[in-house]
Amino acid sequence: MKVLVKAPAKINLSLDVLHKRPDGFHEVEMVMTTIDLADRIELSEIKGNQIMIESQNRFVPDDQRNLAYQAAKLLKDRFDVHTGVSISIDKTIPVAAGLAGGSSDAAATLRGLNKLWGLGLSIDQLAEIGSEIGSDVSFCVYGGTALAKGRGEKITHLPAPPNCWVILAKPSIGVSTADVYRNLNLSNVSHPDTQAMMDGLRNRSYKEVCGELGNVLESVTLKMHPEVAHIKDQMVRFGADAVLMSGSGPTVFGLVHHDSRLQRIYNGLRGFCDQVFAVRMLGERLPLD
Ligand SMILES: C[C@@](CO)(OP(=O)(O)O)[C@H](O)COP(=O)(O)OP(=O)(O)OC[C@H]1O[C@@H](n2ccc(N)nc2=O)[C@H](O)[C@@H]1O
Ligand SMILES: Nc1ncnc2c1ncn2[C@@H]1O[C@H](COP(=O)(O)OP(=O)(O)O)[C@@H](O)[C@H]1O
Repeated sequence: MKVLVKAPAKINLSLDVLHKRPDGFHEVEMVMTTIDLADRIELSEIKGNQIMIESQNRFVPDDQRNLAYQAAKLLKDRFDVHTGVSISIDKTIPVAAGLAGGSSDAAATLRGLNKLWGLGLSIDQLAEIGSEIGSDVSFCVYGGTALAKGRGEKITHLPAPPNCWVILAKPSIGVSTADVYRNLNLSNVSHPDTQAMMDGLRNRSYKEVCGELGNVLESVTLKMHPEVAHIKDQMVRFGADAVLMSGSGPTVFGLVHHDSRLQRIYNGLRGFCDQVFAVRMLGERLPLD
């Protein structure tokens, strides 16, 4: 038997860090939403008891370092599953980009194996298991739009953002999330207004959402990689309504309301950046089938 699952990327509309915790993680408040840029995961039963990973992307690990592998291993051990599985990852989401590609692959694997192995777990149970794999995995299990607190695993669902385009530009550098958090100096950042962003979503106000974009990690990554600032400037110059770096970066996203501007911004960015995408926000939570 085979199960196909979509693993969509996320962007952080706002990302605040409150303090560093004794366990080394940071206490965060993030407003996140899933976008229509997705990896495709195929889960197939195989003979034996192994977990096999394959992907056409050379940056994706094919062993226990892969977050999808870790998701399968966790379910297998916890629920005493004795069948083998092959996990084939058709990668579209850029790797180490601040778009939670690995976390979303893990989340999709949890959802898909729940079906393939007939485990009957609820979405909340899957999200809780996901939090053991990584801070962003719980959110990715649900998808949609949410406030994420704690180290990212405490999820409150929010209304979908107003309809608009999201333009993404990923410079050809990878960023380590751990490095960015390590270089964050909290005495020297301007914090986004998380409440105002949530109000903007509840009011369905595109203007308010644009006005409240903010990410405390942005200045850290900008210092390490000045080309990210250049992409931000160019996106604004080409006509995006609002621009921000997603997560720990280096991907920059711009919000665009008018279709007519989209092509101009896309073409302008393609002039100097290899990976550019124009997508919609998915907004609503993912169905559990
Ligand atoms: C920054 C964010 C924003 O959505 O995403 P990305 O940029 O990675 O997509 C997340 O907070 C990243 O989530 P995720 O990538 O799942 O992080 P994890 O694997 O759990 O942790 C990687 C490392 O980041 C640091 N970390 C992560 C989360 C957190 N709340 N505090 C931290 O200090 C820790 O050093 C940890 O060892
Ligand atoms: N399924 C996966 N897809 C991509 N990267 C993965 C995956 N599993 C593990 N990784 C590792 O996780 C690191 C971070 O990747 P990713 O999740 O794409 O970035 P980010 O945390 O910035 O959103 C990569 O450098 C890669 O080595």
